[in-house]
Amino acid sequence: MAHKNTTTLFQTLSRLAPQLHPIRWPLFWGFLSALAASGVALAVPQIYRILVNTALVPGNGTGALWVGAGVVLLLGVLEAGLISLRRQFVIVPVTTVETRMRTSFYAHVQRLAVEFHDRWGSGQLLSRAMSDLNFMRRWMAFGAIMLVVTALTVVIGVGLMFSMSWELGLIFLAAAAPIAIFGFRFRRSYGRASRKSQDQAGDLATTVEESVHGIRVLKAFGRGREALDSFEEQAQELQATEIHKAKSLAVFSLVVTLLPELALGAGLVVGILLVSNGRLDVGALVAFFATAAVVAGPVEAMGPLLAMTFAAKTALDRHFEVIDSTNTITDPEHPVQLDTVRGELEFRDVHFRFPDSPEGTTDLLNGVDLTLQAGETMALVGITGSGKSALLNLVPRLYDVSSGTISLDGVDIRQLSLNDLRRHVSVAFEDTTLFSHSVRENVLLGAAEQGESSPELNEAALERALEVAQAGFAHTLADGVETLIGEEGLSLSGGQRQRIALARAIAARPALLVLDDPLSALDVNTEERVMDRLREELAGTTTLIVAHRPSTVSMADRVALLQDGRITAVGTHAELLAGNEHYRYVLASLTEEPRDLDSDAELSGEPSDELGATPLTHKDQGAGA
Ligand SMILES: Nc1ncnc2c1ncn2[C@@H]1O[C@H](COP(=O)(O)OP(=O)(O)OP(=O)(O)O)[C@@H](O)[C@H]1O
Repeated sequence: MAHKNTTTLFQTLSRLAPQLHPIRWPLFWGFLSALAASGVALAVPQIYRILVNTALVPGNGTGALWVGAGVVLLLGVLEAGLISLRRQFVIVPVTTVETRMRTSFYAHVQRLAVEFHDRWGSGQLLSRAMSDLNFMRRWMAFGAIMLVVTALTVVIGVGLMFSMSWELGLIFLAAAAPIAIFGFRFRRSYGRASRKSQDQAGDLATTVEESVHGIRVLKAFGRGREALDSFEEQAQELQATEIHKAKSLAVFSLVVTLLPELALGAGLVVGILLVSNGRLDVGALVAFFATAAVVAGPVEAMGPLLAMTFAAKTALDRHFEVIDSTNTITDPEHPVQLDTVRGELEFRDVHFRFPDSPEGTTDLLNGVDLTLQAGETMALVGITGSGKSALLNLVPRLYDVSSGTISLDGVDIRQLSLNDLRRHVSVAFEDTTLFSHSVRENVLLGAAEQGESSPELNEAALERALEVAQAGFAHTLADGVETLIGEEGLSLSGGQRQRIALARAIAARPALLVLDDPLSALDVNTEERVMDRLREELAGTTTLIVAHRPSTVSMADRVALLQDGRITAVGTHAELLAGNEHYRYVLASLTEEPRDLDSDAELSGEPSDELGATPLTHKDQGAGA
């Protein structure tokens, strides 16, 4: 995912200020320690100067020599202590900032609408949450401080060199001009390359994530070789970018190392001439070169430190691209509170198109009018691709209508807080995501929102939900409802997964249940039992269910037919069957065959064959499911 970012280095880095404000003092002390360490390093040559000028004078004893050597040793120990102190000061504060930024990044990503997640690869988000912030921490703890300290060391060091001999100082400074010009060009090319490599690393992470999720499909279709080839290609592109980065850094480092060395060579010749002319004392010459040796380290470090800073800018740009993404689905300013929800749901002139739909195409939902009475079970039927799932997604506001209104008990759902709305509406999708938790935790995921914290209430909610969803098989798993399922746990069959997801929706005790063909993997008998129990237990719950099988449709109180973006007929199954040709056509195209017959064995207490099966995991779309 390539983004064009036009902010300057300063603009981007200054956005860190609010994060750094609370840790400004530890950072300041860290900076001061590093600066003091550099100061100490620069002081050592001055001792040399005194030592040379006193110890070499005939007649002076060796006392001054020993004192000087002792002072140099002490300064060495002090410098090491100060360097370690810098780390002590900054490590905890910067890791705290990193954790805080990562947590707010995660929270923001959680809040962002499904529409955002449709556009962003998971690897891009993963790399921004992990490696970019990790890089930021290293830059804050080391790069930023050392860049300033290094620059100051160079300035002070060059000043000292000038104070010892302006002629030699000028020679050294002459080398700085090409470095500055080269540094400017390096900044631009390296900045571009580091952006490219960080984006490519994100894309690579997406590829790994997708192939791990889709490993069964890849294996089943024998596409492992192709997947590897395409991964290799992406990895090689990243490698090429990294090589380009390393090469441009190497050239820059060569220039910043070579030019000062050349200047030192020239300075040596001029310095000896100056000493022989009596315009410079030997001590000053020794001190000049010792200072130049101290300054050479920071000058050489400038390249990697600048590179680190540009890469940190890129990391921050990438971070803020996500943080700056606005949430299109938000709470109203003054939410309406529904104390008791009857569950009457009304769609009025609802239009909807996906945000990324091409211009000029007609709306997917093109004026939907539909009313569900409180407590009613309504089946939604239409040909494949007619927009049934899209319509369902509008109810918990996973997407917002493009125009028109959806109201719950007469209140526009956009007037309700998202929390309230999603508490009243539970969703179960055909493609179910179970989390790497126990059955209990997966089922009670929605119940937690209801504030059911007492263990007894939770236990009752769990048992009821499992029973209604005909998911009693959970008790026969190795550790019963404590068995770990989901991506890192036991793999369940498609039908088992669907029933756990349905139990999750039921446990939330919603006023409105939105089911997107969640029984497709069940055999007809189990489906009938689930529907019967749903009717009994959730008598007061309004249910909107997308059905792909005539058996499901026939169990609904009424059926709505979605055709060309509108509801063209509403009635009982029998009424529509008798009087609507399109309905008969749609029904004829629906399959009566269950896709996963795994329930009868469970009912007889036999372990299911599919228990060991390893179905694909799917990307869930959100609330409640
Ligand atoms: N995130 C999306 N962005 C853009 N278009 C989408 C998106 N999701 C679905 N679509 C398109 O919208 C149309 C309706 O999809 P939807 O899933 O609502 O149909 P459906 O009636 O539920 O189909 P099915 O019965 O096959 O499940 C399809 O053409 C689909 O390609």
